[in-house]
Amino acid sequence: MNILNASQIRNLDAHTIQNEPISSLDLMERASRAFVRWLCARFDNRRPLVFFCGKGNNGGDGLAIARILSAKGYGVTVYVVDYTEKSSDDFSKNLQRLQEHLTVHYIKEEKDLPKLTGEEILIDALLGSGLTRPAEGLLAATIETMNESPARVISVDIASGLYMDKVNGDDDAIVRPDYTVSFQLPKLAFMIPQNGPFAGDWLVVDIGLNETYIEKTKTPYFFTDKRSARKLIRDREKFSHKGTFGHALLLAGSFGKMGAAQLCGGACLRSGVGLLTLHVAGCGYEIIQIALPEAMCSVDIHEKMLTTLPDLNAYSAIGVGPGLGKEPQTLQMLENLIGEAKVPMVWDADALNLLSENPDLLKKLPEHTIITPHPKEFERLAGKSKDDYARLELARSFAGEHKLIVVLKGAHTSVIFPDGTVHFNATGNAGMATGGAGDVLTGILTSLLAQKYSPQDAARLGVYQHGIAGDRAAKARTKTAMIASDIVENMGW
Ligand SMILES: NC(=O)C1=CN([C@@H]2O[C@H](COP(=O)(O)OP(=O)(O)OC[C@H]3O[C@@H](n4cnc5c(N)ncnc54)[C@H](OP(=O)(O)O)[C@@H]3O)[C@@H](O)[C@H]2O)[C@@H](O)CC1
Ligand SMILES: Nc1ncnc2c1ncn2[C@@H]1O[C@H](COP(=O)(O)OP(=O)(O)O)[C@@H](O)[C@H]1O
Ligand SMILES: [K+]
Repeated sequence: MNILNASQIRNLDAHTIQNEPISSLDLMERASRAFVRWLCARFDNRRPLVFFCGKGNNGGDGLAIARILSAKGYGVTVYVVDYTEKSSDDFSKNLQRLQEHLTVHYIKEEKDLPKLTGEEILIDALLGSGLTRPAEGLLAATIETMNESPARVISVDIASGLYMDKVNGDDDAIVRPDYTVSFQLPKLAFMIPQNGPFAGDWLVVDIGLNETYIEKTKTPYFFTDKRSARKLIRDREKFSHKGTFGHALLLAGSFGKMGAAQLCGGACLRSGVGLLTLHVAGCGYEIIQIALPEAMCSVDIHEKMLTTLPDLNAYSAIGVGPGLGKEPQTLQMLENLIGEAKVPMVWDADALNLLSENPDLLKKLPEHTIITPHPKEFERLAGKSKDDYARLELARSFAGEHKLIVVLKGAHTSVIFPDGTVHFNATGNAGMATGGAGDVLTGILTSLLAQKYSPQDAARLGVYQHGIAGDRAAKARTKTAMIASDIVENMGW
């Protein structure tokens, strides 16, 4: 799914209005009804709803939503923040419609702000995608009132005060919603880690904007949701055999960190690979043979760490890094690996840390290798960034400069191609912020590469499937209790 910027969304809006055709007022009504459907499915009419509306189209949505919910028997109080003389046409028309049924309150100065009990549900319809500058004065005071209340807050389209596609100032007034119900498309702002508190649990509701226009609009940003992930997956053909699905090699684990090899290997096996060999330090031989009877084991000459490579000719893909340690002999093995590998690879964890310490090696990494840094590992590789938008830009130029597939891990992991395209992932949850979850991902990606998925498809699909397994694990065990091996146990799609 494409992620569009603010001006592209405005054009999309105009295109839909002109070509469907539909009036802008009816489009607002359709958006409002989509919001109402979501709200009614989630909240019954026992709790009072308090609306805070601006005077643009976001405020217009708020007024329309209030009218529809009031007709459905919800208790509705509406405040319009009177911060400007100007108002949009559709705001004015909806104000007129609403006033036929309900008294609207105006906030003209701060003392007009209501006292909230915390029992209400607050609907934030102050500012939407039309934000051009930070919210100040009366708008900022209203935002503060909402944020200070213990009541639940639901933002219409996007939290008021949050830019859709660029960084906010540290002191900007921005609503901190529990939920954002966004129209048609996810917004770039929702993907950015530092915006977590300003997105809340966000979701997208369909308002029938022109799909062909969305598909045709050029953007570097995409969202890998269920529909786009499904397009990547290949069926297992009836007459296939284990040779069809490749032979993966994992170079992982060291003394005290053999669990990383086990998690990585387990995930690789459960992602459809034909055969798996783990190359491990001597101390890992029994552990791996017992823990993963389906895998073969190749044993290093060193008892505690990896120092040498097995013959690489048998393998169709290689994953390296989890639990590796950073000893000089291991670095030597990585240098040899870069010289000898002729198949697609995934580099993770300590393999990346060793690359950061040896930039010459980084330059030699084969094109289209997948690297899977978490933010700290990425900082070691590419340097510091002043904010999370800047880090995304740095990752795009890093992927381009080194011709790598960069999988920048976190919530909404971004998969970045050398051409600068970014695919944000839809799945996963904070229960995955636990040791070993990244090792599981490396196993999945190596398996998909061994099965001859292109590095681009393997990265997008693998990250998606990893998140699905994490979501299932959270359902089974809760986000708090789940551990990385639960992700492996819950794989399969
Ligand atoms: N996209 C879609 O498909 C659909 C969108 N819909 C809805 O429309 C919403 C966008 O509405 P919108 O364009 O009228 O802008 P909105 O956010 O209400 O702001 C209003 C005006 O405020 C101003 N302003 C900006 N920043 C400011 C600030 N800090 N402090 C004070 N003023 C500020 C600025 O005007 P300016 O003063 O810059 O001339 C701006 O134009 C969208 O989020 C969604 O809810 C649906 O109804 C239908 C389908
Ligand atoms: N809050 C979160 N939401 C979704 N996924 C997350 C979150 N935190 C971590 N993850 C995922 O869990 C994995 C953690 O990887 P990593 O930090 O390398 O852990 P480890 O090194 O312990 O294996 C990544 O794939 C990341 O995307
Ligand atoms: K809003």
